[in-house]
Amino acid sequence: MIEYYTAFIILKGGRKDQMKSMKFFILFAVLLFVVLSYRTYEQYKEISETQKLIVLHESRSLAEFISAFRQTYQDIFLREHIAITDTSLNLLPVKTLTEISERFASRLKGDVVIRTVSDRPRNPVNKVDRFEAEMIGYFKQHPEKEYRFMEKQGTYSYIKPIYIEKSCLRCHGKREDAIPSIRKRYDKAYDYKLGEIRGVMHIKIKDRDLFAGLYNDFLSALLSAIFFYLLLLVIIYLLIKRIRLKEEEYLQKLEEDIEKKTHEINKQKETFETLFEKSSDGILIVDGGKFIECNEKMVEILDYPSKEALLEMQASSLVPKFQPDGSNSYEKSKEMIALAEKYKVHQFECVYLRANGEEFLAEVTLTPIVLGERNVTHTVVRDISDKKRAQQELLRQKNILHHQAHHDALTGLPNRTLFADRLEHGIELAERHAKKLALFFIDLDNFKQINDSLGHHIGDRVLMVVAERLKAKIRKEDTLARLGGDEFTIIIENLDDERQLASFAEKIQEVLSQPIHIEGHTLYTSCSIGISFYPEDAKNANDLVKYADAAMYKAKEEGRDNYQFYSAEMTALAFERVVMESSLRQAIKNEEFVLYYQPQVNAKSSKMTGMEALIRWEHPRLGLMLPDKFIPLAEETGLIIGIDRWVMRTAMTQIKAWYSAGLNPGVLALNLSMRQLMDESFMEILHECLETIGFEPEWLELEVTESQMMKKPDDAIVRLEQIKAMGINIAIDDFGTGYSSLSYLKRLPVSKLKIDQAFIHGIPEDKGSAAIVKATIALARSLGLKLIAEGVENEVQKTFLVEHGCIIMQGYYYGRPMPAEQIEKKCFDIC
Ligand SMILES: Nc1nc2c(ncn2[C@@H]2O[C@@H]3COP(=O)(O)O[C@H]4[C@@H](O)[C@H](n5cnc6c(=O)[nH]c(N)nc65)O[C@@H]4COP(=O)(O)O[C@H]3[C@H]2O)c(=O)[nH]1
Repeated sequence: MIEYYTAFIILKGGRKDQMKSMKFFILFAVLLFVVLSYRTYEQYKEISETQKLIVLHESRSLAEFISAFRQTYQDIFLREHIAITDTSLNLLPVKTLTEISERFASRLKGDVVIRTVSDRPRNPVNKVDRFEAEMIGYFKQHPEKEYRFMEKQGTYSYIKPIYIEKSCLRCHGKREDAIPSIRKRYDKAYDYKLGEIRGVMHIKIKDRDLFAGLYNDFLSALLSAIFFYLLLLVIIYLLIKRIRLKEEEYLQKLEEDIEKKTHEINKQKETFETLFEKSSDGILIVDGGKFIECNEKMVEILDYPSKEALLEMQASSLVPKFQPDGSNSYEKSKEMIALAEKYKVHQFECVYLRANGEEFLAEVTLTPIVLGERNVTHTVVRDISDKKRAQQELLRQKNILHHQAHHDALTGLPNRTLFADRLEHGIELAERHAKKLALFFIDLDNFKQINDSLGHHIGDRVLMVVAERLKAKIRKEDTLARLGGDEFTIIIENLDDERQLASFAEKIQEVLSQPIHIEGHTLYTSCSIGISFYPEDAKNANDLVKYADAAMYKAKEEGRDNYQFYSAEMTALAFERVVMESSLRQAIKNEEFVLYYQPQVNAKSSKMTGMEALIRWEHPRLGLMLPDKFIPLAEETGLIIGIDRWVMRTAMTQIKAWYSAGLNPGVLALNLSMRQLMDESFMEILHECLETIGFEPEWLELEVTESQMMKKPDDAIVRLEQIKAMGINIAIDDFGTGYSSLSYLKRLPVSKLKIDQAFIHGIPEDKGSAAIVKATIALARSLGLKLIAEGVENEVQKTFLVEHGCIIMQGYYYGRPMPAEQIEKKCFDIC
């Protein structure tokens, strides 16, 4: 900027200098002209004077010569007494001189004229002219003057008076005294007195040739002076022009630079103005509490009708009297300005007021600046109320997310992650303060059944009730968490007396055994509790959890609805479960499973109508294992899908083999887990098995347990419809144990009900069982479904069933589950 102003000043100065130098040049030229003119004039005057002197000198010499010549001749005439005759008359000095003068004048072409004249001439030729007459008058008045020398129109006149001398009187005195020949001849020009003016000698010189040399020199000097003058002027002019040209170039460049700079500055100014006006923040320039400038955004933020209206306001009207922290706004602003002055800039948050009195939170940046020569405060105001709201919302969302990440969505209790944290923290505290800590592992005993039979939404409600009841029982400092499913934990910190724990466990059992009323259902639950201690049982969280879990399993094994404190032996039990899971995985790979078949018989004809395939595990160490030992674990871990696929393929291959061998094994009943049924690839595999094995669909009957089916009845119906459409029969296993509603039963695409063996065992003595069996038979009839009873062990049961209309049976009475060769031997022949 400084450079720009310097250039601007130089340009202005340059332009002035150019004008100055031009003026100077003209002045110089005029001055030189005046000097030279004066000098020429002086020279001319000098020459004129010289010329005048020469002419005077020459004229005087000539006049003196002529005077002497005349005197001499005159004296000769007088001395020799030469009479004036016609002949001698021509020798008279006056006459002779007149003639000589004429001839002389004619020779010099009239440039030098010598006249000897009188106002009373005897010869009219010598008559004075007007000028000469004036001269005679002059000399008469000025007798002291010897001559007069004058210049008129380039002609010099030298006039010398001729006085009457003594000798002159002989001819011009008294006539009677005059020489007789004169007297005789002339009758005028007498009576002159001695010293009287007889006439004048007038020498006129007008021939300039005499001074040509002088004038030529003058002229050539004048011409060369003019020439040098002009040359000097031209040189000076060229020099000035050259300097001016350079200057002009320089100034032109300077002008261009200035123009460019001006353009840039204007652009910058425009940019800054735009930045200022269009800034996304409000800007206010404050000079000692007075607003001197603001931008559009400021007007918009504060909601004033115009800039002018805002600028008229007092600083105090833009803020409430007090800030939210209770500080006085005026005091605060003073403090903030002081800080801005100290640190050059200061940013802070402040509540502002809009024109309508609405308060908003602003982020304010104060910067002391110098504007012109004034110290002002540049104030940037950013409305951060939205930002603050968004931040708070974000914080709220974050808190929600944090809460969600650490809490169980259903019950709002801490989840597994938060539980782990709290447990770690609790152990740390217990260690630091030498306190004890107890961990309760609570699992509902019959939750799976409720969930499976009444659906998830009821199950969820049960869990919520359980959570509430547990919450009501714990202290503030204890942590109740839900780890998933029906597993709850309680961390009890600051434990003083372990004996209290038993009563606490009992209280939990009691509260959870209270009936739960949901949607018209009255549900009864119980729980199994495992308890472990810090530091006696374990000193780290992992072990503490593992041991409480093991104790809980022990409680389950002990017949459920009880609590167990951890003991070292329990670890082995838990270990067994882990080992079991891993060996189950190995079993699929190692083909350790075998299939047993149990006949299904028509009690009236005693003929085998089909058989149920039942899996056995030939454990390499533990020997033959029944499905109850591993099927729940397989279902829990999802391994059941692989197992059931193996069973399906193996059994179908066997049955097909029998059919192919010309035997009649009847219908193959296969247990189908819900997980397998709902598996995406199940239908594909089923098709593939039927096709590759060449198995007829009507040879197959799939058994789905009632409780499993009721977990997702709608989904199950869709899938079972597809199966039924293939021509495959579907039977409901364990019928009577679940909570099947009749409406669902009607919609299920099943063709057979299998009465659960629990009811068969009690007949005919157990009235309840007998009533259920009879009701189930009646229900099957009314729905047009086939029936089969399982677990028939004796004749009485068989007779009861036959009497009431259930003809098809399965049970030890007809045969236990047996390997394929055995059933082939025994039953194919018998039945
Ligand atoms: N006390 C008594 N029991 C009798 C009598 N008649 C049959 N049983 C037993 O009752 C169970 C009948 O099978 P289930 O109800 O489908 O119940 C089965 C079935 O739900 C499941 N299971 C067996 N094999 C498979 C399989 O391959 N896949 C699936 N998903 N589950 C299977 O394991 C359960 C138990 O099977 P198992 O131990 O073989 O036990 C069989 C069978 O041995 C009797 O007269 N008295």
